[in-house]
Amino acid sequence: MQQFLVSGGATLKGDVVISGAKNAALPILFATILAEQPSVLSNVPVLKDIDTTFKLLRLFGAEVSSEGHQVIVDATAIHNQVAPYELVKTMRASILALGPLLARFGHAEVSLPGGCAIGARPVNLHIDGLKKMGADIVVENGYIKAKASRLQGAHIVMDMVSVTGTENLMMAAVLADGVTVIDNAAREPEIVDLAKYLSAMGAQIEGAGTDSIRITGKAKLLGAAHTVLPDRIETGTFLVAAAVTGGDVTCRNTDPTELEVVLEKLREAGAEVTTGADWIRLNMTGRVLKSVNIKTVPHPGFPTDMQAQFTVLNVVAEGVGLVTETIFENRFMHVPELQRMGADIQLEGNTALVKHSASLTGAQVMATDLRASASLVIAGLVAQGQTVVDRIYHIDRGYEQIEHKLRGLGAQIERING
Ligand SMILES: CC(=O)N[C@H]1[C@@H](OP(=O)(O)OP(=O)(O)OC[C@H]2O[C@@H](n3ccc(=O)[nH]c3=O)[C@H](O)[C@@H]2O)O[C@H](CO)[C@@H](O)[C@@H]1O
Ligand SMILES: C=C(OP(=O)(O)O)C(=O)O
Repeated sequence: MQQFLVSGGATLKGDVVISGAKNAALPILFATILAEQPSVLSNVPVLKDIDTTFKLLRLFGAEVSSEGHQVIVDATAIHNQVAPYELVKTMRASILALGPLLARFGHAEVSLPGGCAIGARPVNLHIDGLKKMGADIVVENGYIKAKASRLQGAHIVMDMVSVTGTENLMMAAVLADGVTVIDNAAREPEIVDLAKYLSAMGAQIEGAGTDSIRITGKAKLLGAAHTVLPDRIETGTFLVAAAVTGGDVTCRNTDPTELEVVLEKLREAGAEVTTGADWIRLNMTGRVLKSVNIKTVPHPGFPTDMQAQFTVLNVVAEGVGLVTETIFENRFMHVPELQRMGADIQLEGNTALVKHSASLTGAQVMATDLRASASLVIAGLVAQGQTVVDRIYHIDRGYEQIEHKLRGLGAQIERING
């Protein structure tokens, strides 16, 4: 199994080019299912989750070709509407096949994803919303089995804010008969990016990016060209790595308006953060890193996908920081691993009290989920000696060539076979 060997002590400096957003590329790739024409997608990150999505699309019968960051999907010949457990278990976002398959073909079977390292993550809101649109859905043998001759527009009020839940219902509604209104919708930039792609396909969508999205269904959609927006979480991860190493890093090909709350927290932590239209520079030279309190909430609040990285920031920073996780019930698996490296963190319920640790020491640690893995790599960059991060397949799900990008900034990190 592959591992990262990280030697601590380097100060990160230089430029890093940010990839397209995993969490936008995934729903957009599944949305290609909706048209009987090819779509051309640019700035698609090269990631394990994207590979898994290609596998699913090909299994359905779509033609998928990719060259670098450009992907062409032609879903004309889809003949199979079953997403099997073997693939779904490796990527929860496979649930995003449900809405588009059902909307275009009138039936779909998608394996239930099951729980994961950060929480139970049920998909009841996806199912309830589709039922509201007239789908007949049963859960049998671990599969969600859905049927509807033609989905009907409906008024859906989501009990909780769900990102992929909102996306699944949007993708179903664009081919439904009549108007669908999704209230208490998620407002993440990735929702807006999906809406842009669907609109380019001919869909009629108003309000994406607000908590009320109105969709007028169409009989047919066309293929379209779309460029995936930059990855705000990858950007934030590099900025935190720059901050904790006292570095000076510029993220290129990114969008500062997508992560305003994260940039504010970094400024509060003592960093000098400057931005341009498509770049963000964080300069920590000669400045003192101070702890910050964070509480994860749906967008536009502080993102849960940046929580683990900020936990490490607080370990390194002067002072005491409170990290409160309100989105997922179990997203602190990085804490015991960080404690093994000498971090002083007390967990009480959904809050971590993080105290400054004079120094972290390298250790063998285990990645448990995507962002936890990123936090362990960041901790390794500041620890004394060597850190071995195990199970890095988690990190490969969502970070494109992270070791190359970090090495380009001066980090000492190698991929090794453990
Ligand atoms: C591929 C993708 O975009 N993944 C992101 C998406 O995950 P994902 O879309 O799975 O996360 P959700 O927004 O759905 O989850 C938010 C909360 O709602 C709960 N819930 C969700 C659906 C449901 O049917 N029932 C229910 O109870 C979840 O368990 C969780 O507690 O948003 C999360 C929250 O910003 C991010 O951490 C993930 O990176
Ligand atoms: C939790 C994440 O992804 P997923 O929803 O695909 O598990 C993430 O991107 O941090």
